Amino acid sequence: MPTEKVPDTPVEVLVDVLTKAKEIAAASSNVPEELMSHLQKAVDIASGLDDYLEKMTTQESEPLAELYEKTISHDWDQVHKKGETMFRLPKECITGHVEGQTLKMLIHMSQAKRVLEIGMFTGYGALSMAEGLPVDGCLIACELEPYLKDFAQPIFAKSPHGKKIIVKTGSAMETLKELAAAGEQFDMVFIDADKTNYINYYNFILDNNLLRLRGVICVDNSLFKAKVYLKDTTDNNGLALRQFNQFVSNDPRVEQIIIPLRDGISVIRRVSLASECSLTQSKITDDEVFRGVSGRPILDRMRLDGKVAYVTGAGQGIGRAFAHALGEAGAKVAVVDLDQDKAEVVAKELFLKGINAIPITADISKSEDVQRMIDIIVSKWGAIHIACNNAGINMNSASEDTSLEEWDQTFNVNLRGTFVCCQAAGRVMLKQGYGKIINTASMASLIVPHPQKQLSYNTSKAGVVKLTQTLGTEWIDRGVHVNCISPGIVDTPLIHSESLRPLVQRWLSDIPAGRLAKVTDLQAAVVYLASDASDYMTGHNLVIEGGQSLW
Ligand SMILES: C[S@@+](CC[C@H](N)C(=O)[O-])C[C@H]1O[C@@H](n2cnc3c(N)ncnc32)[C@H](O)[C@@H]1O
Repeated sequence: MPTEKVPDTPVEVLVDVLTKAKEIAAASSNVPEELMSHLQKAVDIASGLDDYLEKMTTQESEPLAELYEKTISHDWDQVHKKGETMFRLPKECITGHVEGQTLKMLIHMSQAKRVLEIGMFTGYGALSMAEGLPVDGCLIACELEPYLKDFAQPIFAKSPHGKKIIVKTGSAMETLKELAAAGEQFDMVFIDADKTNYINYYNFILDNNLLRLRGVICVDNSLFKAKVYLKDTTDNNGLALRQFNQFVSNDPRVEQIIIPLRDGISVIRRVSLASECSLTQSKITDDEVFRGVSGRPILDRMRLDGKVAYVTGAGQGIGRAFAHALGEAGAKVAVVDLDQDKAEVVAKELFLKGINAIPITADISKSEDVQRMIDIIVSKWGAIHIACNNAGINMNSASEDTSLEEWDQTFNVNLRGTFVCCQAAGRVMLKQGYGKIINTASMASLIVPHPQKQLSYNTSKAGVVKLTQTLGTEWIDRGVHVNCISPGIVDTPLIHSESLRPLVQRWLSDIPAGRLAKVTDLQAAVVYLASDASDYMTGHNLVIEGGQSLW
């Protein structure tokens, strides 16, 4: 005989109470039709909610569905009777589909990388959250019962996300102490174990800095079947959660909301240390170093949200990597290239990553093309904050054989083209009173790379550095910063051409880092120079060459 389902959430309690009220009313002969109809409507609204949420919430993955089935069909009474678990574990403990997906969504939204779960049960919540973590993310799950670790592991092993989960068995408080002693910190903590200990877990986490600044604590069952607000509550768990919610609500270290989903999920955010500081009369220096410039911590100051950027030569190689980096940091990006197809493909790549991007075809050696590029960007986005003048060419010849044609071509793109871009973008930026120009120079501006012979290239890139220094000092007092990046030898398809491939071994012996540069090695530099974090830098040549210019 199926056992009657015990109402587990405020809505289920409501459905239960309304159904009983409806039955009583139906049994009575003098209940007005209208009251019956209202009661029926109330039952329909309340009883339909969870089903609807189930249906509309994104389907769970196969391993999660399997874990759910395995948990629900397991004979937990029998397991306990056989002494395999210390406590009788009700299968209703499981987090389940809607809450699991909610946790996964919160992980995505907070961009958490390290998560702590207190109370794992069979691992449904743990695996849901692990699915939301990046590949190098990690979730530590605390669970009292060793039996549950063995229960969950085979299904974790079937999921590509299972390897992110580390299960620590034993008392959660002991695990918390170990983690604190090891200096561990988490972006998100999910508390879902013994209710009477919630307050102890919470205080321990905050007092021992287990939660990162800007971290979030999520708490399950914070409405505890409505017992937290019903006056006649007498059971220990209901009272413990009532006290817990009140404590958190009064705690100046945090902000809290309670989402009335299932049995209630509290989301608790640690507020900035600055407000704690004013409360404690300590010797803390309350300045920009402590609070961050304009309240923005260093990584925030590297964000480029709302900024408009362009990158020339963005159809491949370094320029493409720059375009991605600037976009990932928050900027809108005009992807400029001589080759229309390449510009379009890279703009599409950015768009697929949620970055606003437009392709522009332009030859920077033609001033009318450069002006058209600037006009398109300004008419579309109203400003230019970041100008990445990256397009360049390289031809090899012994100096005694270098033709004037080669010299002119190289200079027309590398130096004249860069100047034309700087000037056209600079005019917009000077009017705005703000701008970040980043030119791509080269290690060849410092040393003479060998054995290849590339006089025009080396000389033009040395010119780019002087152009950068001159503009950087001329325009800085009007808010326009001009810097350049000098990459070493970058591993691009060009390097693997028949003529250059034999030189790679030779170059490697000249590079202390022991390898060629990857385009991704240059991305942080362009973001830094484009951001407010580099505001005191101008006319600088940022050399990124694995130490090659020092040998
Ligand atoms: C509500 S269930 C957790 C459900 C789980 N979060 C999920 O996603 O399905 C509570 C779990 O906490 C564990 N637990 C209770 N007290 C604990 C303690 N002091 N330390 C560690 N785990 C504990 C129980 O064994 C149980 O598995």
